Amino acid sequence: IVFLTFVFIGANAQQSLKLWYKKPAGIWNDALPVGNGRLGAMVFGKTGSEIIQLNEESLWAGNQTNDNNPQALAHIKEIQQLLLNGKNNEAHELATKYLLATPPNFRSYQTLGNLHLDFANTTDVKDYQRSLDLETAIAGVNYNSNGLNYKREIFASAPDNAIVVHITADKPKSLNFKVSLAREQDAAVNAVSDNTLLLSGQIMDLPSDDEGKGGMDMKFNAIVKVISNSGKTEAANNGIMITDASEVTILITAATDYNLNKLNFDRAIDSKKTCEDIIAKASAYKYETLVQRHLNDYKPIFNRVKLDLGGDDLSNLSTDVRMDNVRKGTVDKQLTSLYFQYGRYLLMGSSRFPGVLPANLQGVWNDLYQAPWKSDYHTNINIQMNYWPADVANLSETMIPFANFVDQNRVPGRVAASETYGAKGWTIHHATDIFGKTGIQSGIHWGTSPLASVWLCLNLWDHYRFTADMDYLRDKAYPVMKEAAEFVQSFLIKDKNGYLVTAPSMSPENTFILPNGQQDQITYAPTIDIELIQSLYDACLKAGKLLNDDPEFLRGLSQTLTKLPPIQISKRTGTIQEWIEDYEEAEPGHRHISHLLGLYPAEVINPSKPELFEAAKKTLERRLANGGGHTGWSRAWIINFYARLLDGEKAWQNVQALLQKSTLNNLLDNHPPFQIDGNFGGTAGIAEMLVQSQNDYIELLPAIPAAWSNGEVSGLLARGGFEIKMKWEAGKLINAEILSKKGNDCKIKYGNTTISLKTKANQTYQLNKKLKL
Ligand SMILES: C[C@@H]1O[C@@H](O)[C@@H](O)[C@H](O)[C@@H]1O
Repeated sequence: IVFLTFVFIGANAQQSLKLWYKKPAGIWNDALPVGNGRLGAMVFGKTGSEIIQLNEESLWAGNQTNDNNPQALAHIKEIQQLLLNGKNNEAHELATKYLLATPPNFRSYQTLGNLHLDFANTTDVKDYQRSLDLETAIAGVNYNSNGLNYKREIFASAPDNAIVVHITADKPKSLNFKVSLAREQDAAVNAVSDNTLLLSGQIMDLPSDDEGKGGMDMKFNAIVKVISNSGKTEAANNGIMITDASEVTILITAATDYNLNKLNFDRAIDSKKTCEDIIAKASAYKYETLVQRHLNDYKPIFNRVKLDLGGDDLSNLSTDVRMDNVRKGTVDKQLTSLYFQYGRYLLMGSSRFPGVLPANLQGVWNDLYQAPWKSDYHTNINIQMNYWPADVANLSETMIPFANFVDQNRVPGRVAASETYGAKGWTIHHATDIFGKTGIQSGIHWGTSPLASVWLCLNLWDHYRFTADMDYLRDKAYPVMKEAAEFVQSFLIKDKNGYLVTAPSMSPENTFILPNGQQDQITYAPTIDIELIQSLYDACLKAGKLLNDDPEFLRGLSQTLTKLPPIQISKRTGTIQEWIEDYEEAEPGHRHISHLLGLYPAEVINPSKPELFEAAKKTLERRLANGGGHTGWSRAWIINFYARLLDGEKAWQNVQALLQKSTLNNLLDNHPPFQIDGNFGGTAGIAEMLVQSQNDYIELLPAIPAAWSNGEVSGLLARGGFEIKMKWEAGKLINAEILSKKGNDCKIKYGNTTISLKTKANQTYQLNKKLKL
């Protein structure tokens, strides 16, 4: 074995990682996102009247309310009994009365507002281009107007916690424009000096609103500071007028009085001061330094992973033209690797320090006051999918806001467990906000997913498996996982066959047809719950053993595992049975494919169980034959399923379908409307085709299609603390190296060859000889 250092020599010259367009964005869905994990901005790239729409991750309407139905405990047993006796509709009716959250809806994540840059007399525009370069995370707008070349650069700086806009023209003293900030509700903007705008606001809790206490909710502020080394800046009508400037830098930041540790707003926090401190620090740097600090922060993280899938360099075509071609059937492999890297870029932009909150349904980007699904945290697939690429795509630090958020939600989750089910531990249902909502929200037919907490724990466990970070496991993940298992242990009831089952529950948002023709969603022991419990308990047993924890408790988990209903194969269709009974499906092409959670992201369905593995294939074929995969996230999930089924051709078909049918021209995922989980699920799916490590071996190139004949990838992570680098030609691996970060032993599989490796920490191992490449 020879020791090596990592060098990535792309088969082709380094491919362009730039999105670009020849026209400004006409609508928000065409604008380009920048984000620093806390602040987000969507750049329209308009010439005369530029719009930069702004977000701050914690700017939410609503407040902290115990939304658990106070009548639940008195009625839960009756509802459970009705379900065990097949009286689903009756149970549903009672559940609507006694289990549905009170209030049943919470409010929305909101836009901060829009920054406007108004350049008078912008006529005769030519040579226009707007772009987003993923290598630098800088958006650009360039054009010529009236013979002058204008250049704008926009980025979200994490180190300086601000959005930075820089404007120049190629003739000194020729910049004349107005800067203004606008928000439609709950705020006022004032020019507090000749170069500074202050937005001050507080969300009104309207009595008519669901959480109507009529109080005053989240306080928030934003500051816009205009810095120009020439010309004049002057306050004018609550805006700033810039005249005769050669170069202008605009710093924008925002803050609220939200405190994650309280899952609530905290009046001890002075959001205006927060903004002032940030702006004071950032304005001490000249623009070039701000850029350098940003690049020094961003590049080392982004550059950890390089992917080259071969294919022609079509970057001379604008991204919207390439997307149109792909929709018409063109194969554009470089666009696929651009899409992969874009997912990484978006996760960095919506889930890392200085942010404290995880990426929501739209990451951090939202231009509305009432967003679709409130741009919230749906916990019955969506937020979990957001974090599927985090570790495999070498962005482990993006998991921190997720882990902290889940940890904090244990507090209200314990209340939900005891007040709704009389159970220990913690739980949460299918959707929450930033104020700790844990009740069954939106409707019994949407929200009756009492094991959403368990699913969240699978992401926490996987983060440990990738990083092999024992401190994180001991202090962060295991306590949360253990308490979720404690909930399950005290929530399970016995059914007529003596099995331990969850009730009430559902296969997320899907409807079955009862033998009497009635339809319903709620039932007991849907297959997803069995797979979730098997996965969590397996994780707790492994973690508990590693941490030498509580053998009594662990024994209880092992016993329960023997009493769960089996995962069944439908006698009607040969597919994995979605429910405890072999019910007909009301919607065979349903977007949720929850009964395959055991295939991905979990691995209780795997090649060592050939019957279930085959049934999983049939399940997907049946879903797709009936129009399945019709939302961006659902299609993204299917890519991961086919990667786990080791079917590279089908996985690739679905990658292309994701781009063709569910991706906007700015490469954001389209549910429709814009929903970011598909971006993250798609990125994770492409990685899953290249390397897998969920079983007790690392598999190289498990599911690549013939179309990816030549390629190269470096920086993908594998469980056990490993980093992989590979090169392949004519579909065959020709070079493979592994960096051991933690010095763990591992098994590596390529094709029919499996090798074992004893490693030392921080050593890289060349595998070509051992794998007989
Ligand atoms: C945010 C929403 O989450 C679940 O309810 C999904 O079923 C929907 O398709 C949507 O993605």
